[in-house]
Amino acid sequence: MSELTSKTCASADSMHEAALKAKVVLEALPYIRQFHGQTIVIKYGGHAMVDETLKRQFALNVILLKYIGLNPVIVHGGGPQIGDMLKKLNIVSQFRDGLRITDEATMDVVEMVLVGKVNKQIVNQLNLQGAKAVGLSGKDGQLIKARKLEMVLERKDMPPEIIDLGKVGEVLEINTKLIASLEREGFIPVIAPVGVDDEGETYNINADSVAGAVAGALKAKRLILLTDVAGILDKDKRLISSMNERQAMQAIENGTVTGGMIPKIKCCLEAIHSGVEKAHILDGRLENSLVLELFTMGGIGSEIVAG
Ligand SMILES: Nc1ncnc2c1ncn2[C@@H]1O[C@H](COP(=O)(O)OP(=O)(O)O)[C@@H](O)[C@H]1O
Ligand SMILES: CC(=O)N[C@@H](CCC(=O)OP(=O)(O)O)C(=O)O
Repeated sequence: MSELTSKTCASADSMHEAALKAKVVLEALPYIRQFHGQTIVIKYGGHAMVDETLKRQFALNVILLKYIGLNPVIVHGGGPQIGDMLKKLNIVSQFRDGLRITDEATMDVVEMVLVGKVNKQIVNQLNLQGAKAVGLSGKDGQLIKARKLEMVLERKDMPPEIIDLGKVGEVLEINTKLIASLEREGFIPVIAPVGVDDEGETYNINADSVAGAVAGALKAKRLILLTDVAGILDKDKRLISSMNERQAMQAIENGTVTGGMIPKIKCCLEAIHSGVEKAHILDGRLENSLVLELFTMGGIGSEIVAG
């Protein structure tokens, strides 16, 4: 009798669990419907590539998006990975306003690590899990046309200072036709943030900027930046779930947001300005963060919306 009771309980438990799972799947239905056929640009930052489990989870999340009818486009970073390689080669690297000062030798290492290593690891991981992923640098099909970035520092009562960052570039144009044709054939484009100009010069571009430019050029439904914090935090370090363009600008102006978060928010704002509906910033170190952000009511990170 007691055995029967415990069996009955076990099966009631598993029924309950199964019912919960079905509920979770069904709750995602309105979001799946909303995003079906839409392009989602995901910036996969170097700090979010923590370990093999997390890398595999990321690939599975992206593949799920593809299978349910979204068009994920990945733009990846790899700042920490570049840093490690430069250290091994005894090349000192310096940053100015979050951008790596890039001389010829550093450019070679940046391209080698981003295109030759990080890009291929992501492509490999996606393909191993059943996707058709294609790795591209900005040189392939002239995907990212770039020019040298002119950093101008305004100074009070003095002429502005021009800062030479070497081979750091900014995006001029994205070859959207190439991305669209890959999408049509069911491929997931995986893009390394290396650009090229008309003379064939190579440029190192911040991956957030490339992701913003790709999202804007594709008029993506969403731009998602995966980083190493929960999202945009207020002065008391509490997560701000949602803010509009005006509030985001204020957060920069009043110093709530500093350091690497400033260019992130700026590229979200530019993307929204170019027609992207919403931009999200979330913690890529959290398992299944992409699915949780896109398919649950409140999401887990911060969103920036027009207005
Ligand atoms: N208000 C803020 N909310 C969240 N992060 C902030 C804020 N202000 C500054 N930051 C910093 O911005 C960092 C994210 O930028 P960055 O290090 O460039 O990320 P990534 O390497 O992923 O591109 C956070 O780790 C945090 O230290
Ligand atoms: C000009 C510039 O700074 N380029 C970056 C490109 C990689 C990047 O942006 O990677 P994360 O997103 O992982 O930081 C760099 O050299 O580190």
